[in-house]
Amino acid sequence: MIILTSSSTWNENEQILHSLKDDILVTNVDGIILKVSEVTGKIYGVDSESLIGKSVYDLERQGLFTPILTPMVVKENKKITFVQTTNKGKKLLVTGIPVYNEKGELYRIVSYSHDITELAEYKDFLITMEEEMERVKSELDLLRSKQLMDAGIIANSEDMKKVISTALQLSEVDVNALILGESGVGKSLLAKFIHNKSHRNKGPFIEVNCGAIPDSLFEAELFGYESGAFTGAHQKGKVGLIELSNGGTLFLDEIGELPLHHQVKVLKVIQEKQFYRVGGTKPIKVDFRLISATNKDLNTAIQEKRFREDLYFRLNVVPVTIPPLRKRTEDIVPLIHLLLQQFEEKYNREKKLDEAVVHHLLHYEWKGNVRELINIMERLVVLSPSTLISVEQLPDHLKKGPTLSPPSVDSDKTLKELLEETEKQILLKARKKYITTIRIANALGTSQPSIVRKLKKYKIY
Ligand SMILES: Nc1ncnc2c1ncn2[C@@H]1O[C@H](COP(=O)(O)OP(=O)(O)OP(=O)(O)O)[C@@H](O)[C@H]1O
Repeated sequence: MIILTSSSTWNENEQILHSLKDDILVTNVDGIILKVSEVTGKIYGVDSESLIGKSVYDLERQGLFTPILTPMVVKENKKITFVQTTNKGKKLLVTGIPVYNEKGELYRIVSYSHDITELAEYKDFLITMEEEMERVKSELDLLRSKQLMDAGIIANSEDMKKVISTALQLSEVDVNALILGESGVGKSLLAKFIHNKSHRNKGPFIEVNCGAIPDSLFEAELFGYESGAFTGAHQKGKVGLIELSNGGTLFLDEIGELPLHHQVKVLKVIQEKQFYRVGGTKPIKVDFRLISATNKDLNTAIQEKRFREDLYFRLNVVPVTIPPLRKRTEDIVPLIHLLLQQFEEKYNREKKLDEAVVHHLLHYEWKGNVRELINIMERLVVLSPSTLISVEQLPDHLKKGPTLSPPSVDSDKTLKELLEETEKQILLKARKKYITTIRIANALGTSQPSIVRKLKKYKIY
Protein backbone atom coordinates (compact mmCIF):
# COMPACT_ATOMS: atom_id res chain seq x y z
CA MET A 1 0.00 0.00 0.00
CA ILE A 2 1.32 3.48 -0.88
CA ILE A 3 0.66 6.31 1.61
CA LEU A 4 1.77 9.89 1.00
CA THR A 5 3.02 11.51 4.15
CA SER A 6 3.03 15.08 2.86
CA SER A 7 2.36 16.98 -0.36
CA SER A 8 5.99 18.13 -0.43
CA THR A 9 7.05 14.50 -0.93
CA TRP A 10 4.74 14.53 -3.88
CA ASN A 11 6.49 17.57 -5.40
CA GLU A 12 9.93 16.12 -4.77
CA ASN A 13 9.00 13.14 -6.85
CA GLU A 14 8.15 15.25 -9.88
CA GLN A 15 11.69 15.39 -11.23
CA ILE A 16 12.04 11.67 -10.82
CA LEU A 17 8.81 11.29 -12.73
CA HIS A 18 10.16 13.14 -15.78
CA SER A 19 13.44 11.30 -15.76
CA LEU A 20 11.66 7.97 -16.14
CA LYS A 21 11.47 6.35 -19.56
CA ASP A 22 8.08 4.85 -18.74
CA ASP A 23 4.52 6.04 -19.26
CA ILE A 24 3.34 7.22 -15.85
CA LEU A 25 0.11 9.10 -15.21
CA VAL A 26 -1.29 10.37 -11.90
CA THR A 27 -4.94 11.31 -11.37
CA ASN A 28 -7.06 12.28 -8.41
CA VAL A 29 -10.05 10.11 -7.50
CA ASP A 30 -12.27 12.07 -9.91
CA GLY A 31 -10.06 11.17 -12.84
CA ILE A 32 -8.43 14.60 -13.30
CA ILE A 33 -4.86 14.20 -14.55
CA LEU A 34 -2.38 15.79 -12.17
CA LYS A 35 0.92 14.57 -13.47
CA VAL A 36 2.27 12.74 -16.50
CA SER A 37 5.72 11.62 -17.58
CA GLU A 38 7.10 12.88 -20.91
CA VAL A 39 6.79 9.44 -22.44
CA THR A 40 3.01 9.43 -21.83
CA GLY A 41 2.35 12.22 -24.34
CA LYS A 42 4.43 10.42 -26.98
CA ILE A 43 2.38 7.28 -26.60
CA TYR A 44 -0.88 9.13 -27.28
CA GLY A 45 0.67 11.47 -29.86
CA VAL A 46 0.02 14.66 -27.81
CA ASP A 47 2.04 17.08 -25.72
CA SER A 48 2.33 15.66 -22.17
CA GLU A 49 1.72 19.08 -20.55
CA SER A 50 -1.57 19.45 -22.47
CA LEU A 51 -2.93 16.46 -20.59
CA ILE A 52 -2.58 18.09 -17.18
CA GLY A 53 -5.95 19.14 -15.74
CA LYS A 54 -7.93 17.08 -18.23
CA SER A 55 -10.40 14.41 -17.19
CA VAL A 56 -9.65 10.84 -18.19
CA TYR A 57 -13.39 10.43 -18.85
CA ASP A 58 -13.24 13.22 -21.48
CA LEU A 59 -10.09 11.77 -23.00
CA GLU A 60 -11.76 8.40 -23.34
CA ARG A 61 -14.76 10.07 -25.03
CA GLN A 62 -12.30 11.75 -27.43
CA GLY A 63 -10.88 8.32 -28.20
CA LEU A 64 -7.40 8.79 -26.75
CA PHE A 65 -7.59 5.47 -24.91
CA THR A 66 -10.14 2.97 -23.72
CA PRO A 67 -11.15 1.69 -21.24
CA ILE A 68 -10.18 3.97 -18.34
CA LEU A 69 -8.44 2.77 -15.25
CA THR A 70 -9.34 5.38 -12.58
CA PRO A 71 -12.96 4.32 -11.87
CA MET A 72 -11.90 0.68 -11.68
CA VAL A 73 -9.19 1.35 -9.11
CA VAL A 74 -11.58 3.61 -7.16
CA LYS A 75 -14.26 0.91 -7.20
CA GLU A 76 -12.02 -2.03 -6.36
CA ASN A 77 -9.76 0.00 -4.07
CA LYS A 78 -6.76 -2.10 -5.04
CA LYS A 79 -4.05 -2.47 -7.68
CA ILE A 80 -5.53 -3.36 -11.07
CA THR A 81 -3.97 -4.45 -14.35
CA PHE A 82 -5.65 -4.72 -17.75
CA VAL A 83 -5.13 -4.12 -21.46
CA GLN A 84 -5.92 -0.66 -22.85
CA THR A 85 -6.16 0.31 -26.52
CA THR A 86 -4.87 3.75 -27.61
CA ASN A 87 -5.99 6.09 -30.41
CA LYS A 88 -2.94 4.82 -32.39
CA GLY A 89 -4.14 1.22 -32.13
CA LYS A 90 -1.49 0.29 -29.59
CA LYS A 91 -2.16 -2.27 -26.89
CA LEU A 92 -0.95 -1.21 -23.45
CA LEU A 93 -0.74 -3.39 -20.38
CA VAL A 94 -1.80 -0.78 -17.81
CA THR A 95 -1.47 -1.10 -14.04
CA GLY A 96 -3.21 1.32 -11.67
CA ILE A 97 -2.09 1.66 -8.06
CA PRO A 98 -4.18 3.35 -5.37
CA VAL A 99 -2.32 5.90 -3.23
CA TYR A 100 -3.68 6.85 0.23
CA ASN A 101 -3.28 10.01 2.34
CA GLU A 102 -2.38 10.06 6.01
CA LYS A 103 -6.01 9.47 7.01
CA GLY A 104 -6.02 6.34 4.93
CA GLU A 105 -8.34 7.82 2.31
CA LEU A 106 -7.87 7.09 -1.37
CA TYR A 107 -6.06 10.11 -2.66
CA ARG A 108 -4.37 9.50 -5.99
CA ILE A 109 -4.23 6.86 -8.67
CA VAL A 110 -0.83 6.24 -10.23
CA SER A 111 -0.79 4.24 -13.41
CA TYR A 112 2.02 2.96 -15.59
CA SER A 113 1.95 0.97 -18.79
CA HIS A 114 3.96 -1.30 -21.08
CA ASP A 115 3.44 -1.45 -24.80
CA ILE A 116 2.37 -4.99 -25.63
CA THR A 117 1.15 -4.30 -29.17
CA GLU A 118 3.62 -6.79 -30.67
CA LEU A 119 2.81 -9.35 -28.04
CA ALA A 120 -0.91 -8.93 -28.71
CA GLU A 121 -0.26 -9.23 -32.44
CA TYR A 122 1.72 -12.42 -31.85
CA LYS A 123 -1.12 -13.71 -29.71
CA ASP A 124 -3.67 -12.94 -32.42
CA PHE A 125 -1.37 -14.54 -34.97
CA LEU A 126 -1.05 -17.62 -32.76
CA ILE A 127 -4.80 -17.86 -32.32
CA THR A 128 -5.32 -17.54 -36.09
CA MET A 129 -2.66 -20.19 -36.68
CA GLU A 130 -4.23 -22.50 -34.11
CA GLU A 131 -7.64 -22.06 -35.72
CA GLU A 132 -6.12 -22.70 -39.12
CA MET A 133 -4.36 -25.81 -37.82
CA GLU A 134 -7.61 -27.09 -36.31
CA ARG A 135 -9.33 -26.53 -39.65
CA VAL A 136 -6.57 -28.30 -41.60
CA LYS A 137 -6.57 -31.12 -39.03
CA SER A 138 -10.29 -31.71 -39.31
CA GLU A 139 -10.04 -31.53 -43.12
CA LEU A 140 -7.25 -34.10 -42.95
CA ASP A 141 -9.32 -36.28 -40.62
CA LEU A 142 -12.23 -36.04 -43.02
CA LEU A 143 -10.01 -36.88 -45.97
CA ARG A 144 -8.45 -39.77 -44.12
CA SER A 145 -11.78 -41.14 -42.98
CA LYS A 146 -12.98 -40.92 -46.58
CA GLN A 147 -9.86 -42.75 -47.75
CA LEU A 148 -10.48 -45.35 -45.06
CA MET A 149 -14.15 -45.66 -45.93
CA ASP A 150 -13.20 -46.21 -49.57
CA ALA A 151 -10.80 -48.92 -48.39
CA GLY A 152 -13.47 -50.37 -46.07
CA ILE A 153 -11.25 -49.84 -43.02
CA ILE A 154 -12.66 -48.83 -39.65
CA ALA A 155 -10.19 -46.84 -37.55
CA ASN A 156 -12.11 -45.07 -34.83
CA SER A 157 -9.79 -45.81 -31.92
CA GLU A 158 -6.69 -43.74 -31.26
CA ASP A 159 -4.55 -46.90 -31.63
CA MET A 160 -5.96 -47.65 -35.07
CA LYS A 161 -5.62 -44.00 -36.14
CA LYS A 162 -1.93 -44.21 -35.30
CA VAL A 163 -1.61 -47.43 -37.31
CA ILE A 164 -3.24 -45.75 -40.32
CA SER A 165 -1.06 -42.68 -39.99
CA THR A 166 2.08 -44.89 -40.00
CA ALA A 167 0.67 -46.83 -42.96
CA LEU A 168 0.20 -43.60 -44.91
CA GLN A 169 3.79 -42.61 -44.17
CA LEU A 170 4.93 -46.05 -45.28
CA SER A 171 2.98 -45.79 -48.51
CA GLU A 172 5.19 -42.89 -49.58
CA VAL A 173 8.44 -44.86 -49.48
CA ASP A 174 9.57 -48.30 -50.60
CA VAL A 175 10.87 -49.35 -47.18
CA ASN A 176 10.36 -52.95 -45.99
CA ALA A 177 7.52 -53.11 -43.48
CA LEU A 178 6.60 -55.86 -41.04
CA ILE A 179 2.98 -55.90 -39.85
CA LEU A 180 2.47 -57.59 -36.48
CA GLY A 181 -0.74 -58.59 -34.74
CA GLU A 182 -2.98 -61.46 -33.75
CA SER A 183 -4.82 -63.46 -36.35
CA GLY A 184 -7.75 -61.57 -37.90
CA VAL A 185 -6.75 -58.06 -36.76
CA GLY A 186 -6.47 -56.78 -40.32
CA LYS A 187 -2.82 -57.30 -41.32
CA SER A 188 -3.61 -58.27 -44.92
CA LEU A 189 -6.11 -55.42 -45.19
CA LEU A 190 -3.46 -52.95 -44.04
CA ALA A 191 -0.84 -54.33 -46.44
CA LYS A 192 -3.32 -53.86 -49.31
CA PHE A 193 -4.08 -50.34 -48.07
CA ILE A 194 -0.36 -49.41 -48.10
CA HIS A 195 -0.04 -50.81 -51.62
CA ASN A 196 -3.12 -48.94 -52.86
CA LYS A 197 -1.83 -45.67 -51.45
CA SER A 198 1.70 -46.15 -52.84
CA HIS A 199 3.07 -45.16 -56.24
CA ARG A 200 3.01 -48.88 -57.08
CA ASN A 201 -0.78 -49.04 -56.96
CA LYS A 202 -1.02 -49.60 -60.71
CA GLY A 203 1.26 -52.62 -60.30
CA PRO A 204 0.25 -56.01 -58.87
CA PHE A 205 -0.29 -56.83 -55.19
CA ILE A 206 0.94 -60.38 -54.79
CA GLU A 207 0.03 -62.11 -51.55
CA VAL A 208 2.02 -65.19 -50.58
CA ASN A 209 0.76 -67.18 -47.63
CA CYS A 210 4.04 -68.65 -46.45
CA GLY A 211 2.28 -71.14 -44.19
CA ALA A 212 -0.07 -72.49 -46.84
CA ILE A 213 2.29 -73.51 -49.67
CA PRO A 214 3.31 -77.19 -49.46
CA ASP A 215 7.00 -77.51 -48.71
CA SER A 216 7.78 -79.41 -51.90
CA LEU A 217 6.12 -76.79 -54.12
CA PHE A 218 7.50 -73.75 -52.33
CA GLU A 219 10.40 -72.97 -54.68
CA ALA A 220 8.41 -73.59 -57.84
CA GLU A 221 5.55 -71.39 -56.58
CA LEU A 222 7.77 -68.55 -55.50
CA PHE A 223 10.51 -68.57 -58.12
CA GLY A 224 8.73 -70.31 -61.01
CA TYR A 225 10.43 -72.90 -63.20
CA GLU A 226 11.76 -73.47 -66.70
CA SER A 227 10.14 -76.00 -69.03
CA GLY A 228 10.91 -79.59 -68.06
CA ALA A 229 12.54 -78.51 -64.81
CA PHE A 230 11.05 -81.49 -63.01
CA THR A 231 8.56 -84.29 -63.59
CA GLY A 232 5.02 -82.96 -63.55
CA ALA A 233 6.16 -79.48 -64.58
CA HIS A 234 4.27 -77.67 -67.33
CA GLN A 235 5.87 -77.82 -70.75
CA LYS A 236 6.11 -74.07 -71.06
CA GLY A 237 7.45 -73.49 -67.57
CA LYS A 238 5.80 -71.20 -65.05
CA VAL A 239 6.22 -67.68 -63.78
CA GLY A 240 6.59 -67.61 -59.99
CA LEU A 241 4.84 -65.30 -57.52
CA ILE A 242 7.95 -63.19 -56.96
CA GLU A 243 8.29 -62.53 -60.69
CA LEU A 244 4.59 -61.67 -60.83
CA SER A 245 5.08 -58.99 -58.20
CA ASN A 246 7.39 -57.02 -60.50
CA GLY A 247 6.47 -53.33 -60.39
CA GLY A 248 4.13 -53.87 -57.46
CA THR A 249 4.09 -55.12 -53.87
CA LEU A 250 5.08 -58.56 -52.60
CA PHE A 251 3.18 -59.38 -49.41
CA LEU A 252 4.65 -62.29 -47.47
CA ASP A 253 1.87 -63.24 -45.08
CA GLU A 254 2.46 -65.64 -42.16
CA ILE A 255 6.21 -65.11 -42.59
CA GLY A 256 6.74 -66.79 -39.20
CA GLU A 257 5.60 -70.06 -40.79
CA LEU A 258 8.33 -69.98 -43.45
CA PRO A 259 10.40 -73.17 -43.01
CA LEU A 260 14.01 -72.50 -42.02
CA HIS A 261 15.44 -74.13 -45.16
CA HIS A 262 13.51 -71.70 -47.39
CA GLN A 263 14.38 -68.61 -45.39
CA VAL A 264 17.85 -68.18 -46.87
CA LYS A 265 16.42 -68.20 -50.43
CA VAL A 266 13.86 -65.57 -49.52
CA LEU A 267 16.56 -63.48 -47.83
CA LYS A 268 18.68 -63.66 -50.96
CA VAL A 269 15.94 -62.43 -53.28
CA ILE A 270 15.03 -59.61 -50.88
CA GLN A 271 18.64 -58.47 -50.76
CA GLU A 272 19.58 -58.89 -54.38
CA LYS A 273 16.20 -58.31 -56.05
CA GLN A 274 17.10 -61.05 -58.51
CA PHE A 275 16.67 -64.82 -58.59
CA TYR A 276 16.78 -67.94 -60.77
CA ARG A 277 13.76 -69.93 -61.79
CA VAL A 278 13.92 -73.62 -60.83
CA GLY A 279 15.99 -75.24 -63.58
CA GLY A 280 16.92 -71.81 -64.92
CA THR A 281 20.41 -70.47 -65.57
CA LYS A 282 19.55 -66.84 -66.30
CA PRO A 283 19.16 -64.45 -63.33
CA ILE A 284 15.84 -62.60 -63.41
CA LYS A 285 15.74 -59.07 -62.05
CA VAL A 286 12.67 -58.05 -60.14
CA ASP A 287 11.44 -54.79 -58.65
CA PHE A 288 8.97 -55.14 -55.78
CA ARG A 289 8.17 -53.45 -52.52
CA LEU A 290 8.17 -55.90 -49.63
CA ILE A 291 5.60 -56.07 -46.86
CA SER A 292 5.48 -59.06 -44.53
CA ALA A 293 3.18 -60.00 -41.69
CA THR A 294 3.03 -62.44 -38.84
CA ASN A 295 1.02 -63.28 -35.75
CA LYS A 296 4.02 -65.11 -34.28
CA ASP A 297 6.61 -63.76 -31.90
CA LEU A 298 9.64 -63.73 -34.20
CA ASN A 299 12.04 -62.89 -31.36
CA THR A 300 11.18 -66.16 -29.63
CA ALA A 301 11.45 -67.96 -32.97
CA ILE A 302 14.95 -66.50 -33.40
CA GLN A 303 15.98 -67.61 -29.90
CA GLU A 304 14.65 -71.08 -30.64
CA LYS A 305 16.61 -71.07 -33.92
CA ARG A 306 13.43 -71.39 -36.01
CA PHE A 307 13.85 -68.03 -37.67
CA ARG A 308 16.98 -66.43 -39.14
CA GLU A 309 17.99 -63.24 -37.43
CA ASP A 310 19.43 -61.74 -40.64
CA LEU A 311 16.09 -62.27 -42.42
CA TYR A 312 14.25 -60.72 -39.47
CA PHE A 313 16.36 -57.56 -39.66
CA ARG A 314 15.73 -57.32 -43.40
CA LEU A 315 11.96 -57.62 -42.98
CA ASN A 316 11.62 -55.51 -39.90
CA VAL A 317 12.88 -52.13 -41.10
CA VAL A 318 9.61 -50.51 -40.00
CA PRO A 319 7.34 -52.57 -37.72
CA VAL A 320 3.62 -51.76 -37.46
CA THR A 321 1.61 -53.45 -34.72
CA ILE A 322 -2.16 -53.72 -35.01
CA PRO A 323 -3.60 -54.10 -31.50
CA PRO A 324 -6.18 -56.84 -30.86
CA LEU A 325 -9.82 -55.80 -31.19
CA ARG A 326 -10.51 -56.21 -27.43
CA LYS A 327 -7.93 -53.47 -26.78
CA ARG A 328 -9.63 -50.99 -29.11
CA THR A 329 -13.29 -51.26 -28.22
CA GLU A 330 -14.00 -47.89 -29.90
CA ASP A 331 -13.71 -49.73 -33.22
CA ILE A 332 -16.31 -52.37 -32.37
CA VAL A 333 -19.54 -50.37 -32.75
CA PRO A 334 -18.56 -48.80 -36.13
CA LEU A 335 -17.46 -52.26 -37.31
CA ILE A 336 -20.80 -53.71 -36.22
CA HIS A 337 -22.66 -51.04 -38.20
CA LEU A 338 -20.49 -51.51 -41.28
CA LEU A 339 -20.90 -55.28 -41.19
CA LEU A 340 -24.62 -55.12 -40.52
CA GLN A 341 -25.04 -52.90 -43.56
CA GLN A 342 -22.83 -55.18 -45.72
CA PHE A 343 -24.70 -58.34 -44.76
CA GLU A 344 -28.10 -56.68 -45.06
CA GLU A 345 -27.18 -55.83 -48.65
CA LYS A 346 -25.67 -59.24 -49.33
CA TYR A 347 -28.70 -61.18 -48.04
CA ASN A 348 -31.27 -58.55 -48.91
CA ARG A 349 -32.57 -58.33 -45.34
CA GLU A 350 -33.29 -55.53 -42.96
CA LYS A 351 -32.04 -56.05 -39.43
CA LYS A 352 -31.72 -54.11 -36.20
CA LEU A 353 -29.57 -54.95 -33.22
CA ASP A 354 -30.98 -54.99 -29.71
CA GLU A 355 -28.88 -52.73 -27.46
CA ALA A 356 -28.13 -55.65 -25.18
CA VAL A 357 -26.60 -57.51 -28.15
CA VAL A 358 -24.26 -54.58 -28.77
CA HIS A 359 -23.27 -54.69 -25.09
CA HIS A 360 -22.40 -58.37 -25.35
CA LEU A 361 -20.41 -57.78 -28.53
CA LEU A 362 -18.56 -54.89 -26.90
CA HIS A 363 -17.47 -56.92 -23.94
CA TYR A 364 -16.50 -60.14 -25.63
CA GLU A 365 -12.84 -61.13 -25.87
CA TRP A 366 -12.65 -61.46 -29.69
CA LYS A 367 -9.75 -63.89 -29.76
CA GLY A 368 -10.34 -64.17 -33.52
CA ASN A 369 -10.50 -60.37 -33.77
CA VAL A 370 -12.30 -58.69 -36.71
CA ARG A 371 -12.58 -61.96 -38.61
CA GLU A 372 -14.53 -63.49 -35.71
CA LEU A 373 -16.78 -60.43 -35.50
CA ILE A 374 -17.48 -60.73 -39.23
CA ASN A 375 -18.52 -64.38 -38.77
CA ILE A 376 -20.80 -63.56 -35.86
CA MET A 377 -22.47 -60.66 -37.67
CA GLU A 378 -23.05 -62.75 -40.78
CA ARG A 379 -24.51 -65.54 -38.69
CA LEU A 380 -26.80 -63.13 -36.84
CA VAL A 381 -28.10 -61.55 -40.05
CA VAL A 382 -28.71 -64.90 -41.69
CA LEU A 383 -30.16 -66.82 -38.76
CA SER A 384 -32.18 -64.31 -36.75
CA PRO A 385 -35.86 -65.00 -37.46
CA SER A 386 -37.14 -61.47 -36.89
CA THR A 387 -35.98 -57.98 -37.83
CA LEU A 388 -34.72 -57.34 -34.32
CA ILE A 389 -31.64 -59.37 -33.45
CA SER A 390 -31.84 -60.17 -29.73
CA VAL A 391 -29.46 -61.73 -27.19
CA GLU A 392 -31.12 -65.15 -27.60
CA GLN A 393 -29.70 -65.36 -31.11
CA LEU A 394 -26.14 -64.94 -29.90
CA PRO A 395 -24.01 -68.10 -29.74
CA ASP A 396 -23.70 -69.47 -26.19
CA HIS A 397 -20.05 -68.50 -25.71
CA LEU A 398 -20.99 -64.89 -26.44
CA LYS A 399 -23.91 -64.87 -24.03
CA LYS A 400 -21.74 -65.96 -21.12
CA GLY A 401 -19.56 -62.90 -20.96
CA PRO A 402 -15.96 -62.75 -19.84
CA THR A 403 -14.90 -65.23 -17.19
CA LEU A 404 -13.15 -63.95 -14.11
CA SER A 405 -9.80 -65.53 -13.51
CA PRO A 406 -6.98 -64.07 -11.45
CA PRO A 407 -4.13 -62.85 -13.66
CA SER A 408 -1.01 -64.98 -13.69
CA VAL A 409 1.71 -63.91 -11.27
CA ASP A 410 4.40 -65.39 -13.52
CA SER A 411 4.18 -62.38 -15.81
CA ASP A 412 6.55 -59.47 -15.31
CA LYS A 413 3.67 -57.21 -14.26
CA THR A 414 3.70 -55.24 -11.02
CA LEU A 415 1.11 -55.79 -8.27
CA LYS A 416 -0.56 -52.50 -9.31
CA GLU A 417 -0.88 -53.71 -12.90
CA LEU A 418 -2.24 -57.09 -11.79
CA LEU A 419 -4.82 -55.40 -9.54
CA GLU A 420 -5.85 -53.11 -12.39
CA GLU A 421 -6.25 -56.09 -14.67
CA THR A 422 -8.54 -57.75 -12.13
CA GLU A 423 -10.48 -54.53 -11.59
CA LYS A 424 -11.01 -54.22 -15.33
CA GLN A 425 -12.31 -57.80 -15.55
CA ILE A 426 -14.77 -57.13 -12.70
CA LEU A 427 -15.97 -53.94 -14.37
CA LEU A 428 -16.37 -55.65 -17.74
CA LYS A 429 -18.54 -58.30 -16.13
CA ALA A 430 -20.52 -55.74 -14.14
CA ARG A 431 -21.08 -53.53 -17.21
CA LYS A 432 -22.45 -56.48 -19.06
CA LYS A 433 -24.72 -57.56 -16.23
CA TYR A 434 -25.99 -54.25 -14.89
CA ILE A 435 -25.58 -52.01 -17.98
CA THR A 436 -26.11 -48.61 -16.28
CA THR A 437 -23.44 -46.97 -14.11
CA ILE A 438 -25.91 -46.43 -11.25
CA ARG A 439 -26.75 -50.12 -11.07
CA ILE A 440 -23.07 -51.08 -11.31
CA ALA A 441 -22.26 -48.68 -8.48
CA ASN A 442 -25.04 -50.15 -6.32
CA ALA A 443 -23.98 -53.71 -7.02
CA LEU A 444 -20.31 -53.02 -6.28
CA GLY A 445 -21.02 -50.78 -3.30
CA THR A 446 -19.31 -47.70 -4.66
CA SER A 447 -20.30 -44.31 -6.05
CA GLN A 448 -21.51 -43.73 -9.58
CA PRO A 449 -18.88 -41.05 -10.39
CA SER A 450 -16.19 -43.49 -9.34
CA ILE A 451 -17.65 -46.13 -11.70
CA VAL A 452 -17.84 -43.58 -14.54
CA ARG A 453 -14.17 -42.67 -13.94
CA LYS A 454 -13.06 -46.26 -13.90
CA LEU A 455 -15.03 -47.23 -17.01
CA LYS A 456 -13.37 -44.33 -18.80
CA LYS A 457 -9.95 -45.36 -17.50
CA TYR A 458 -10.36 -48.93 -18.83
CA LYS A 459 -12.13 -47.77 -21.98
CA ILE A 460 -15.20 -49.86 -21.17
CA TYR A 461 -18.21 -48.54 -23.07
N1 LIG B 1 -10.22 -52.13 -39.33
C1 LIG B 1 -10.97 -52.92 -40.13
N2 LIG B 1 -12.04 -52.42 -40.73
C2 LIG B 1 -12.82 -53.21 -41.51
N3 LIG B 1 -12.57 -54.50 -41.73
C3 LIG B 1 -11.49 -55.04 -41.17
C4 LIG B 1 -10.64 -54.29 -40.33
N4 LIG B 1 -9.64 -55.09 -39.89
C5 LIG B 1 -9.87 -56.28 -40.43
N5 LIG B 1 -10.96 -56.29 -41.21
C6 LIG B 1 -11.52 -57.42 -41.93
O1 LIG B 1 -11.30 -58.57 -41.11
C7 LIG B 1 -10.96 -59.71 -41.87
C8 LIG B 1 -9.63 -60.24 -41.39
O2 LIG B 1 -8.64 -59.29 -41.74
P1 LIG B 1 -7.23 -59.75 -42.31
O3 LIG B 1 -7.35 -60.96 -43.18
O4 LIG B 1 -6.58 -58.56 -42.92
O5 LIG B 1 -6.54 -60.16 -40.95
P2 LIG B 1 -5.07 -60.74 -40.72
O6 LIG B 1 -4.53 -60.05 -39.54
O7 LIG B 1 -4.29 -60.65 -41.98
O8 LIG B 1 -5.38 -62.23 -40.35
P3 LIG B 1 -4.38 -63.51 -40.41
O9 LIG B 1 -3.30 -63.28 -39.42
O10 LIG B 1 -5.26 -64.65 -40.02
O11 LIG B 1 -3.89 -63.57 -41.82
C9 LIG B 1 -10.92 -59.24 -43.32
O12 LIG B 1 -12.16 -59.55 -43.90
C10 LIG B 1 -10.76 -57.73 -43.21
O13 LIG B 1 -11.32 -57.08 -44.33
